[in-house]
Amino acid sequence: MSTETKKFADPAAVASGFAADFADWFATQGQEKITIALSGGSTPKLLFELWGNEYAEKIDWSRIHFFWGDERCVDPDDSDSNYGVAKALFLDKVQIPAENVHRVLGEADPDEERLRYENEIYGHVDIDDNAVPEFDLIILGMGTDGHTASIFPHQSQFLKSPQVCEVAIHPETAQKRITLTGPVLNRGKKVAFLITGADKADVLAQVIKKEGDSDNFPASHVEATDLTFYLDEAVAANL
Ligand SMILES: O=C(O)[C@H](O)[C@@H](O)[C@H](O)[C@H](O)COP(=O)(O)O
Repeated sequence: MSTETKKFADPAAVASGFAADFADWFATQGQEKITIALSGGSTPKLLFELWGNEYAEKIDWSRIHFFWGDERCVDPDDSDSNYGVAKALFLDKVQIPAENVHRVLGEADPDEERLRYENEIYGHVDIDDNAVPEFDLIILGMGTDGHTASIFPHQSQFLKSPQVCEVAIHPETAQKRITLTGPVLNRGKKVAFLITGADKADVLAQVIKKEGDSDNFPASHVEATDLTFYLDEAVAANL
């Protein structure tokens, strides 16, 4: 297992640093079909903008199948939709077949959608000997409370769930979400956290130093074989 921490001056530098590493990594991937799970929230927006502009012609997007590490149970045109953000910022601007975009149907019944999305993942993503999907790349963020994907503190049953995805409930807003589970996050062949902002610095230090337990800080549960933290100086202040 290798865990690397990369520090950049600010959020824009984190996005451009990851985008450059992503392009280098993509160039080494010989397989025709590459599966990627995207994170939501605001942090990846700068990356998506780069993908939709500077990198739009530099990547053969037709070889990539995009999924989401988690999605809010809202309509795709809702401003809260992780798919809606990615669609507006880059998916609509690059040459990628519609069938390569595997969004969570946020408008559907969450329990029915959980099963449908799980089956869609099984239909496209390599699986390991224990039938756990192995995404080629998983991009994650971290909340100020140490959550990742939509696995929130004290919902650690999702860290060890035998299912590929679960229906989670945001502890403050009660918003339902579909989230990949801990075993899937840890089976990612390559996992990258993109985390920025001083308001996450204390929690991030505990996550990286393994000082907090995963029940309090679910992000600390992620121990993939190839794990890289892309951080700005503000969030890395306590490292
Ligand atoms: O759907 C989501 O909200 C995300 O997947 C979530 O895990 C996100 O990565 C963190 O909450 C950080 O969000 P920010 O990037 O907005 O700080």
